[in-house]
Amino acid sequence: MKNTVIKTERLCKYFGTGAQQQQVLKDLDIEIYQDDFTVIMGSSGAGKSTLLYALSGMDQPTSGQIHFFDTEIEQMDNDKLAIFRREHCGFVFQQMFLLDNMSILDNILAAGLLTGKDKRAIVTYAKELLGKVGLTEKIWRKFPAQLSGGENQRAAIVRALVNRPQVVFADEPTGALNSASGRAVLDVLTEVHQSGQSIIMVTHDLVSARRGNRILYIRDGVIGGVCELGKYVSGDRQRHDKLLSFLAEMGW
Ligand SMILES: Nc1ncnc2c1ncn2[C@@H]1O[C@H](COP(=O)(O)OP(=O)(O)OP(=O)(O)O)[C@@H](O)[C@H]1O
Repeated sequence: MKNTVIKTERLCKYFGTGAQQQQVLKDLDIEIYQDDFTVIMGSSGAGKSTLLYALSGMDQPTSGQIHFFDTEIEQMDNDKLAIFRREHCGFVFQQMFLLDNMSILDNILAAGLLTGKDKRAIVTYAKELLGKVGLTEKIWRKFPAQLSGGENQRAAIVRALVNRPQVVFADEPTGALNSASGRAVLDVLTEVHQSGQSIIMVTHDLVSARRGNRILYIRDGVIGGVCELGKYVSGDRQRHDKLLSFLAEMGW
């Protein structure tokens, strides 16, 4: 039996007020499992990012419950939530910028050292991850303004992973990357998942989606369908075809 990491009950999110009010998440009951690389797909505006933000505690739902392990996160105050997120979660969101006045390496190490884990192990792991996403030593001491958007994005991904968080939330993690860099990032996420961390990723990109083993399709604020793809194996045509026919069925 799969262990549940996050469970929602009647999760709702509204934006706006009065005649402008829009219900984006509609009574969602979702379970996210520990051993899964969960991918959230759906058409533009369907509520994917809103769901990811709610599941991760980055944004408050309007109503409903979110159980994260045994904790109800929608009840937590901001300080407790910040500590909870720091201990358990890694975030790869587009708008999570690196700090301008710190080098790339220091940005990453600062995230790692905040958790009080062993410094030497964090430095070693940070350098290993940097190498894996193709960020070579000559840029480690540079500042974010001296790097390209894609280099900053990869550094932000390393920062999100350096603590070995139990759950990694990613919103279009390869969005600003060319295909080689995107593949390197997906390889790291796959490796992290295979080493036991849960991944929850929103994407429009089929190449990225194929890395997941469970696809949730959101349609107009509800779950339109779920597809179990099984373990990722590079070049597995059957998995690819299964994903394509699922998405076609969903009207993607
Ligand atoms: N902060 C906000 N204030 C008002 N409306 C919002 C806000 N955030 C999202 N929305 C609206 O909620 C709906 C869902 O947005 P969301 O970003 O979750 O969609 P999405 O499925 O991730 O779309 P995309 O694939 O285009 O990124 C959209 O209609 C959007 O305009």
